[in-house]
Parts: sequence; C-alpha cells; structure tokens
Amino acid sequence: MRVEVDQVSIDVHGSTLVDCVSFVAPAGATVGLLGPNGSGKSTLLRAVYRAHRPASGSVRIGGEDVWCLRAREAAHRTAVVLQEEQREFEFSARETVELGRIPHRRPGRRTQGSDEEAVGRAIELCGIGEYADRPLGSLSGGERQRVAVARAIAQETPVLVMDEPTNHLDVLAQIELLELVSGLATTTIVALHDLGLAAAYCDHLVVLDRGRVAASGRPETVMTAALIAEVYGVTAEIGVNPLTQRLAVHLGAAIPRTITNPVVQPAGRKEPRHS
Ligand SMILES: Nc1ncnc2c1ncn2[C@@H]1O[C@H](COP(=O)(O)OP(=O)(O)OP(=O)(O)O)[C@@H](O)[C@H]1O
Repeated sequence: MRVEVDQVSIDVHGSTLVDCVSFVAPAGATVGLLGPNGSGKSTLLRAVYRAHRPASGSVRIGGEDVWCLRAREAAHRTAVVLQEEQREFEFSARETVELGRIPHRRPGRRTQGSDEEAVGRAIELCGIGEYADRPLGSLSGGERQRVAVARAIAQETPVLVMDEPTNHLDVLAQIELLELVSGLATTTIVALHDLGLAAAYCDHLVVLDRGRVAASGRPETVMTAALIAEVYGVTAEIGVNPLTQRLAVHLGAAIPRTITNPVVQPAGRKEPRHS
C-alpha cells in the first residue's frame, strides 16, 4: 500500500520539529529515514503511525488520510516497532507476538486459527521460536527487539513503521532483520542510523536535517560524500561492497567545525552545521 507524506509540519511547544516534509513510499518499497540525532525522524514517524497530528500537511495510506481513519482501521493498515518498547515483562515472547492480532479480533471472540497461523509464521520468520515461551523480562535487548518485530509482522498490515529496529542487534541480526524487512511485501518506513545498511537494503532514502528533507531518492543518488559531509559533518567515500555488490559507505573522520560567532545570528536563522 502506498504511503504519501505530503508537506507535513509538526510543532511541539512552539518549535517546528518537522518542517514541510514530503515523500512517497511506493507499495512494497523499503524506505530508509536517515538523519543525525534530533533531526526529527521519530517525530515524523509518529505522524505516519497516527500518534501525533501534524500542524499542517497530511499522511495518506492507501489514498486515505490517516486522521480520517478510525483507530482500528489504522491498526489494520500500519504496524509499528519502536525504539524502546515498554511491554509487560511477565508476558511470554509468544503472548507478546499475539498482541499483534488484537486489531483482527472481534470483541469477546476467542483466538481463531488464522491468528495462530499468523503468530506461528511471525515467530518462525523472526527466528524467536527457541525462546518463544520465556518471559519477556528474561530476554536480552536484542531478543526482545526481535519479539517486537515479530509482533508487528503478526499484525499482517500492508505498512510497517520501524524506529531504529536494529538497536541492540548484533551484526548478523541487523543484516538478517534488513534482509527480512526488505523481502516483505509490506511498505516499510524505517528510521536507521547505519548509513551502510540503509544504502544496501533500502529502495529509497529520505535524509532529514534539522526537521527538513536534505535529500530524497534512490540510495545511489542520495548517498554521496557531499551529503554525508553536509548533514553529518563526517568525511566519507561511497563504493561497492565486493562481497555483496551492494552500495558501501566508508566513513572517515569528523570535519572540524568552524565557529562563526553564533551570538550575532539573526533570530530564526539556523546556523549551518558545518562549513
Ligand atoms: N515533546 C517534545 N518537546 C520538545 N522537544 C521535543 C519533543 N519531542 C522531540 N523533541 C525534540 O525534537 C527534535 C527531534 O526529535 P526526534 O526524536 O524526532 O529526533 P530523531 O531524529 O528521531 O533523533 P534520534 O536519532 O536521536 O532518535 C529533538 O531536538 C528533540 O529534542
């Protein structure tokens, strides 16, 4: 299902955290949302999964504005994996994955066969069968993260929103997760910090810088040394990974900042991150 983010601006306590952001995630695409700490990725994602109403602009999923959908309809369209999920730690991993089926249940109805199938499939896809019956509180951060992904997959939505899902994961688990996500038929919007993984596994990248889109497009066009220097302030070289033939990002060093007397900046003007 296609996701259209159209001129979305988000204000919190009088500050504009996301400023007129637009992009389209075609049906089935994996879109990587990049940007330094505090650039507005999580805030923008909250508008996509209908947790924060934008001050202006719209998010349309399958052509419908998410704020015109009832909560249940929205939960049928979008599943979410957040950075640090607060869950009931006494629930088992399997019970946590079963929570993904709640939007599919009629009030008062028991679990159906289709629920069990979806949960079983998600547990297998995410490789969590070994500890499916252990309480969440006894699992490592990485294991809990996989359970959160399995819960979202069990929800069987056409759209998946993930906020830094590779946190806590070892290198193998990070690669497995991105291979899994990029292979799903769902439209996925995923906030990532690892530029190499984003370039290698996403179909489209959107780079935020201080709440605005600094670049958007296919990884080959977006992921340039100039963009990384401008947005992150780090030297970089872009190449091809000889093992995978995918795009590779080699990071160099921090570019020294030149301080240009911030005291005399006119009100409202943003100081360049680097010069
Ligand atoms: N409720 C709030 N009140 C005030 N400022 C906020 C609020 N929520 C977020 N911010 C600020 O908005 C900016 C964007 O935050 P956001 O969490 O969206 O960034 P991010 O790109 O996801 O960052 P990170 O990569 O560190 O997770 C930050 O400077 C943050 O401090």
